[in-house]
Amino acid sequence: MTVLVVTGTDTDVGKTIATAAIAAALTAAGRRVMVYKPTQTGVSGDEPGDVAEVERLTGVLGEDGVRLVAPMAPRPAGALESATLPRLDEHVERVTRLERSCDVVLVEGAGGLLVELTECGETIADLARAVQASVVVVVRSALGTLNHTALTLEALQARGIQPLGVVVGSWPSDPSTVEVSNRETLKAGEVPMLGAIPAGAGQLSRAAFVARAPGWLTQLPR
Ligand SMILES: Nc1ncnc2c1ncn2[C@@H]1O[C@H](COP(=O)(O)OP(=O)(O)OP(=O)(O)O)[C@@H](O)[C@H]1O
Ligand SMILES: C[C@H](N)[C@H](N)CCCCCC(=O)O
Ligand SMILES: [Mg+2]
Repeated sequence: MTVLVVTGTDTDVGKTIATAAIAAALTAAGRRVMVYKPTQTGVSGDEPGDVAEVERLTGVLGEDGVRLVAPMAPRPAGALESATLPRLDEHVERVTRLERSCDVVLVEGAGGLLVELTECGETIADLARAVQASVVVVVRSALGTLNHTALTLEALQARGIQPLGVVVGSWPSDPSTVEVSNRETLKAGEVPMLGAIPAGAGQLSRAAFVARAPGWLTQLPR
């Protein structure tokens, strides 16, 4: 496995924190990791985006494909500032270049699986297929996640992608009965449950984050 795409059931599900946890766990296992964010929206100037957040938490470096100001999906955000989004083959080229200088490239999409990343409407699923990536799906713990998770897994499978596993992006310290049941239900599903990131993990110091992250991801392939 050299490219791992981190997608999710929605925006704000904890993909970035999960990406950081995966980066830390792989680094702890001796792998050299880099991160790529094909389309980073909601940033102006050199404002930190998700790649900077992963670096802050783990020290793992990476790069953005394109940075856009509006905090919205890449195509409308690009249209607002008359920017041309990178083509799919340009993303493939960048991932391939990063792959040459490390062991694993983590690629974090924008929002959920079917958000369009290019002018032609290709998605992170198309990029995953193009670079033969493994795909991790980050999900919420709360009510509604069973449907969102099933839709995302079905959409992956319909595109010929067998997901590597599911990660709960933010697991509360005091989970409700519904959340405990959701986690059990997801665990019993056909796609492996790779782990859960404790709520508040994003506020940890880098030292604490990298020390704890390997313990959150019990089944991550090394
Ligand atoms: N385990 C966690 N611990 C602390 N904060 C978290 C955790 N998971 C998510 N958050 C917070 O929730 C918000 C959304 O998380 P995150 O930025 O990782 O979402 P995302 O899925 O990457 O969204 P996007 O589509 O914008 O990339 C952030 O403010 C983040 O700090
Ligand atoms: C700005 C935000 N945080 C994300 N980076 C972009 C999320 C796009 C979601 C689009 C959608 O599904 O409607
Ligand atoms: Mg993110």
